[in-house]
Amino acid sequence: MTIEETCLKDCYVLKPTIFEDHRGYFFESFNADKFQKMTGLTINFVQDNESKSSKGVLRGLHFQTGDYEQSKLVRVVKGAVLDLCVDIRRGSLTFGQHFSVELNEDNKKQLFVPKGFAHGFLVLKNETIINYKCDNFYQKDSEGGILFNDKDLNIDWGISEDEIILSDKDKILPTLSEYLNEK
Ligand SMILES: Cc1cn([C@H]2C[C@H](O)[C@@H](COP(=O)(O)OP(=O)(O)O[C@H]3O[C@H](C)C(=O)[C@H](O)[C@H]3O)O2)c(=O)[nH]c1=O
Repeated sequence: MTIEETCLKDCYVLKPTIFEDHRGYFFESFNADKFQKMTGLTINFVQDNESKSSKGVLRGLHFQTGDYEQSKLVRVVKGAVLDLCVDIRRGSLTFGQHFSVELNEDNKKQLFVPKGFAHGFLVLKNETIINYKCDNFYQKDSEGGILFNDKDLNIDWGISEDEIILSDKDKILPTLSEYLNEK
């Protein structure tokens, strides 16, 4: 496994070692010991999620708050996404900044999204299946979100907004400043 730091502290891109032979391939999709040795972070994932989406779907930008904040380890099983996270940790030197990376079935890259970040992805290929580990359980009442096209975040999703498919919930999320003012 290799690991790359990003412009955001504690946010990493991981690339597992793939073992290929005449039958196909094998790789460890997560190893707590290797993860801890390479990041210095001790993580205890308690919930795995999976979603399938069509090309053009954007899920996010979501997070959970308080005692239910989640770190996530995100990977694509089939297809491709532009995976993105925004640092919304108050007082962080990179507050409001984002990092994005293409995760796909070929590069098998994974994005580690720390607690205190909003997370979302734009689906680049039809029938994309994404799987991610969370280190805290889903708690509906602790869900939060910010608008994918919040002008202050200056995110370039790479396609025009009228091509993006959102849930009704995500269409009416607040901007980051609106969210912070509500708190
Ligand atoms: C997140 C979650 C949802 N649900 C239920 C609640 C809804 O009835 C249904 C769909 O939920 P939602 O529309 O919030 O799913 P996404 O839009 O994919 O949300 C996720 O998208 C972004 C990218 C994330 O990082 C979060 O993990 C998560 O917010 O699944 C559960 O039962 N457990 C869960 O952990």
